[in-house]
Amino acid sequence: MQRADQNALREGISLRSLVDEAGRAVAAEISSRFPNAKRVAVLVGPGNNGRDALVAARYLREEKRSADLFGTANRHDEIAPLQVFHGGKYDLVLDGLWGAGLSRDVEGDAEDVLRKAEDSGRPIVSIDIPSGVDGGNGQIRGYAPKVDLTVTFVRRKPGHCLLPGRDHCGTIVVAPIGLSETAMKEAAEPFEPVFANEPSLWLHHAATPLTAHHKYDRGHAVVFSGGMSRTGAARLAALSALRGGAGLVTVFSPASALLVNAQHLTGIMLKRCEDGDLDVLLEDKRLNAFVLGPGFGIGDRAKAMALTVLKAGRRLVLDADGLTSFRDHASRLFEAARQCSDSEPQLVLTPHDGEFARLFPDLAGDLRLSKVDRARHASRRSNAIVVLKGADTVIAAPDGRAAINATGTPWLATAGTGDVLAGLVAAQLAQKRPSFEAACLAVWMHGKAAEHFGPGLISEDLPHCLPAVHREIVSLAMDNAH
Ligand SMILES: NC(=O)C1=CN([C@@H]2O[C@H](COP(=O)(O)OP(=O)(O)OC[C@H]3O[C@@H](n4cnc5c(N)ncnc54)[C@H](O)[C@@H]3O)[C@@H](O)[C@H]2O)[C@@H](O)CC1
Ligand SMILES: Nc1ncnc2c1ncn2[C@@H]1O[C@H](COP(=O)(O)OP(=O)(O)O)[C@@H](O)[C@H]1O
Ligand SMILES: [K+]
Repeated sequence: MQRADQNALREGISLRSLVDEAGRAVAAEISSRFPNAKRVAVLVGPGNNGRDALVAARYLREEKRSADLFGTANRHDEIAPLQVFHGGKYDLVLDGLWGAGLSRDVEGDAEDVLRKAEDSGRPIVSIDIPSGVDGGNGQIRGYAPKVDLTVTFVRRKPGHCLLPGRDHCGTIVVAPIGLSETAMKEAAEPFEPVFANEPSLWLHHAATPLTAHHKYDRGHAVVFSGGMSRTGAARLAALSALRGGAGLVTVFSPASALLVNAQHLTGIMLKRCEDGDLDVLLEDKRLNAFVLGPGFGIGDRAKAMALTVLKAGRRLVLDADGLTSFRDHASRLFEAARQCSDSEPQLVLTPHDGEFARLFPDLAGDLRLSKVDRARHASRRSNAIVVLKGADTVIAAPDGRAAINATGTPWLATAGTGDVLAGLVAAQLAQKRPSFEAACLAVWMHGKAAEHFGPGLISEDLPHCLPAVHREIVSLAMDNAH
């Protein structure tokens, strides 16, 4: 935001006009979404968040609403002390205490007033971000209310997308506030931009197959199966890869598990792959994206196969046991990823927090780092796309790009959904999408599939919901083209 501010000032747009635009945008959102809120309590902080609040109050009054001001600072005769605020008297509370400038914990009178506002049950609208949520990392500093609407400016901050901050924001509206395209672009693209994982990020890479396309044009994904009693995870990933859009999918199975796999596979092919077979199998250059890890088993075999795939220049999704196998040899994996990556990272790591801590114990233990920072550092170090999973999955690329996902439901917290995600990432890689966009698209689709299914989801349900997600993407692409 400071960058946006500087760019704006360089362009001759004054801070005053930015504040005016910001306050006006907030008032406009209140008018359209809460037409019956006639009596508004406005909480005014000491910095520019409070200035935005004063401007919003002015516009609200022009619409014949009352706006009573409460605040910490003595900047205005009309501002009553926070202590006298009584939530029950108002139809709506506007929170303009702190935004991007939050620098310490919210406590004392400010905490009391925010609690009273929440307890009143009246809608709360926050300017920029709910006071108490750290815009940089989504953490709560002291106390923050859960609000109904957050009106922010120029673009979402990490704190709007990462948990727990995301849960405090309610509906988020992004107002452009009159910054030029250039200033906005520069503001939105500093050296290490963070994006919300939205279709605009990858839609141009999510082309649907044309009728003239051959199945091989859509890539051939391979999933490594575990032994006889551990084959289900690989088949889940394989089905998800096929439903995710790969042209062909093959399960590579140890001889001992061929029969079990064969009994359960129809559209998915099956090949024997013992230790000595992989080099020969890799001579088929059409096999272009691999998944290793789900149900595979931890150990040297997983390491050797992963390194062989990377050395052969193929794209690899390393998940679950595949990640854990490199616990004490992470640098070997990272070096192999460095050697095989040209302009595009060939390796995608899909750890949950536990797996992440095995590969990057120092990053996992560094409490100063946000989830975005952790994923970014890990991505740089590993020369891989890192998909750090959870309810606010972060996707990071070695060049510093990072996206935070918001699709999905808590029903995804069930066994096997990670295997489905691994297959879905491989499907996008097989279709030759750039690695970062491929991972972002897969994570988005995975969450959407869960949303389409709704309550009661188990991992087997997810692949069957993917056609509905494909339809949604086609419709987004068509809207975009018009
Ligand atoms: N930079 C920009 O381009 C724009 C910024 N705007 C607004 O400006 C805001 C940022 O303004 P500021 O940088 O002035 O920051 P804030 O208004 O968020 O707060 C800064 C002040 O609060 C104090 N403070 C921080 N945490 C505190 C705490 N827990 N308890 C007590 N005092 C605390 C600080 O010492 C400082 O005096 C944004 O959130 C947004 O609302 C908008 O006006 C539009 C344009
Ligand atoms: N509460 C939640 N909301 C949204 N997504 C979730 C939630 N909990 C888990 N997920 C997603 O579900 C998947 C779980 O993967 P993982 O932990 O590897 O499980 P498993 O190993 O059982 O397959 C990840 O994609 C994760 O982002
Ligand atoms: K605020």
